[in-house]
Amino acid sequence: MNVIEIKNLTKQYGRSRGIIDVNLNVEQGEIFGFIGPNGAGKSTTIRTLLGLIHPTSGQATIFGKSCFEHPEVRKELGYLPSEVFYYDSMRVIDLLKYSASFYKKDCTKRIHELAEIMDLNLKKKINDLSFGNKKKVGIVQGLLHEPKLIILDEPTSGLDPLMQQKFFELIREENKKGATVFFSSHILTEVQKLCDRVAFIKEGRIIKLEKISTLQENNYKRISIEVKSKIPQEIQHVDGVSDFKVKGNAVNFIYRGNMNAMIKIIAEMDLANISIGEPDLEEIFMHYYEKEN
Ligand SMILES: Nc1ncnc2c1ncn2[C@@H]1O[C@H](COP(=O)(O)OP(=O)(O)OP(=O)(O)O)[C@@H](O)[C@H]1O
Repeated sequence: MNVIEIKNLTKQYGRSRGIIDVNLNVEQGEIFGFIGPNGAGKSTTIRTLLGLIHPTSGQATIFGKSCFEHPEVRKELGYLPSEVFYYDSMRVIDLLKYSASFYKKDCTKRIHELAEIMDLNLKKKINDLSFGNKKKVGIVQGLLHEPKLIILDEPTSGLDPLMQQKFFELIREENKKGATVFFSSHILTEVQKLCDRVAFIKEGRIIKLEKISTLQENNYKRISIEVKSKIPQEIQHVDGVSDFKVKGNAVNFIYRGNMNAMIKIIAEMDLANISIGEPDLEEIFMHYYEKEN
């Protein structure tokens, strides 16, 4: 079953582009990554999906329902916006209790558990919190009612690495308990760690939608070679070679193709050193983005 369905979704802000013809489905139980550079259209997609802004055309549903027509659907989900704004003079606990009052269950125990995990002082006033601590308030606020769907828009900005780690563990646990997660980010390594599938968005359009495991197993190799004589420049014209960089007697590039063919070419060289490894997702991602240009 699809928890999120987005069909031909377009949002124009006057004359400027928001998103164009976005299509994607998020299946129940998966952690789905939504990746793209600043201004690509991640927040616009999420806000349109949540019914916070009207689409120019197309549809978006959560649990089969449009958030515009069925605002009650929002009670089933936890949303962490990319920027959080609060009434500064409130205490954290009061704000969280107020948020919890929108749901039909007692969330007190979960608020305290989440605050403990995220190392958040519930007694402080929002005013006195740093940017990262305000983000933690947003995280607790988004998760306190144990939602079936968690939508996170750039959730880790402002969190230190230790907190990011704890946050990822928390999201994994929620996912194990059955929550579906939709996670937007411009940081590939975190998407790589957490997500099952990922959609790449660029200039308002989805340019690639793939399983993380496929991206990692797609036979891209990062090859670094050091030779005793001159680097044969013709390698860069071999089919499947990209990101070709020469530095003195060393060269490194990404290769996607028949390994036997490449090894035969390399075997002709007077090697000083060689390494063949997996490129990280960042490199594969850049490859897709460059190809689109
Ligand atoms: N309220 C608005 N009015 C006009 N243009 C907007 C508005 N909100 C977003 N845009 C434009 O829509 C495009 C997509 O923006 P969006 O905020 O969705 O991107 P994003 O991928 O979430 O980026 P970021 O990570 O920087 O928030 C951008 O070109 C942006 O300038």
